[in-house]
Amino acid sequence: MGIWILNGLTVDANNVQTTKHVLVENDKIALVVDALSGDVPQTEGHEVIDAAGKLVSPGFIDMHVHLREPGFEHKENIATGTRSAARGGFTTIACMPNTRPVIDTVDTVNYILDKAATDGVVRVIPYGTITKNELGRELTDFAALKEAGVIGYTDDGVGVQSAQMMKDAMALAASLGMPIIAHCEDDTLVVGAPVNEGTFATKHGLKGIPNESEAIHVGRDVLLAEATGVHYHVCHVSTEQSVRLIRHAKQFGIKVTAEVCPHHLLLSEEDIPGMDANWKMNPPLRTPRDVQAVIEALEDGTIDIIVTDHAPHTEEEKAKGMLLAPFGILGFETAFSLLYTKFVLTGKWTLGFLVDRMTKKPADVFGLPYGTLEVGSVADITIVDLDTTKAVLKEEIVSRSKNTPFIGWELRGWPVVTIASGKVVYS
Ligand SMILES: NC(=O)N[C@@H](CC(=O)O)C(=O)O
Ligand SMILES: [Zn+2]
Repeated sequence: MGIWILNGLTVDANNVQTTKHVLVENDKIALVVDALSGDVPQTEGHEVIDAAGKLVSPGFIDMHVHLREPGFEHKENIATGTRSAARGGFTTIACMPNTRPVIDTVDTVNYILDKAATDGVVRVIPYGTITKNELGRELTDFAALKEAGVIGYTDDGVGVQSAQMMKDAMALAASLGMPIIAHCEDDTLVVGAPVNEGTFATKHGLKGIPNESEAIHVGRDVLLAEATGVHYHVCHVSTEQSVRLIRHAKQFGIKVTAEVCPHHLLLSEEDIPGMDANWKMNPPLRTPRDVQAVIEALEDGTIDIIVTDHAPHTEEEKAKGMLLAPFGILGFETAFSLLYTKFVLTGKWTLGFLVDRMTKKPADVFGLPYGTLEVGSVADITIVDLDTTKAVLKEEIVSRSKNTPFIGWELRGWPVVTIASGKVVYS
């Protein structure tokens, strides 16, 4: 028995919209029929989902997430994190290695993959670290980690401080045909500041994280990427200066790609209501000028893809306040509706653009065979109700943590059915 998804709205990157019937059989997309053709599918013996008026999209892909397992299961685990992802319409997620232990050995990669197979409801692809224990001192065994199934190398959570270490990592990754994914942060410019160096920090007498602490690494690394020929991917771009450097590097044919998070597209330091750690994340919320720069960068292709940086932390941890709480906010369950409401419904972006940056484009950047509704591809499908306006409610959050600044926001564009590898994993 398969699943017929009838009369759904499909959209491509050029925003061409068509109404289609999609048949899922086993874990594959078996048939796609143009509804205008008048061919009425034989649905007998199949489950039927009426998607009339709803968006039928390839399952969303999120290349930057923190699932916290192993080691920080009080914040999230693979069971809760993948269910939270499914609620947000994500069917493929790439998990960051800043767990405990960090993902720096084949054993830990295997642990994640085994756990994902038993506890997870969507596809989990791990990153391995660049350096052992993310300490920046010694490279991990890149070849063995690749063999075990990592999609790239990153010390996300911290920057790789040594240029020589980064260059060695890039050269090794390039020789294996693998990407380096960089959390860009120079520790000599940031000493534990909780927010951006700007108006909020000044008003509250706080130290601030300057834009240069991110951009200096971007500048350094695009030069190293040029020298080594590696595919270099920049995490959570937040500053105008980083955008400038990435744009320039792309003009010179350097193999650089980049990602941006919904919160950096939507919020600036001026929106932070007070000393509430649900507004604390790394990189921090910057100035309206930076927000404008990352929006333009996504629009002109300088920034390639949208990721959430889903970073769960418990309420107790966040209650420690702006100074002491850990950095990070949730991402999965509000990403699409936030961007649909604030960019598509306002006429700034087409629906096709938003969907492309959350599906096909991330698949292309990382060479994954997902993000498409083509016949024969894996049946990862997200059905989205584009009409219902609903508030973000804390009680409805599926993640084990609740740390998001978006509680109470009235949004439209809610995933209502998520199908991963042919199975309904959220409805
Ligand atoms: N982004 C964050 O604020 N926090 C992330 C680390 C990271 O992605 O850099 C985390 O692990 O909590
Ligand atoms: Zn990071």
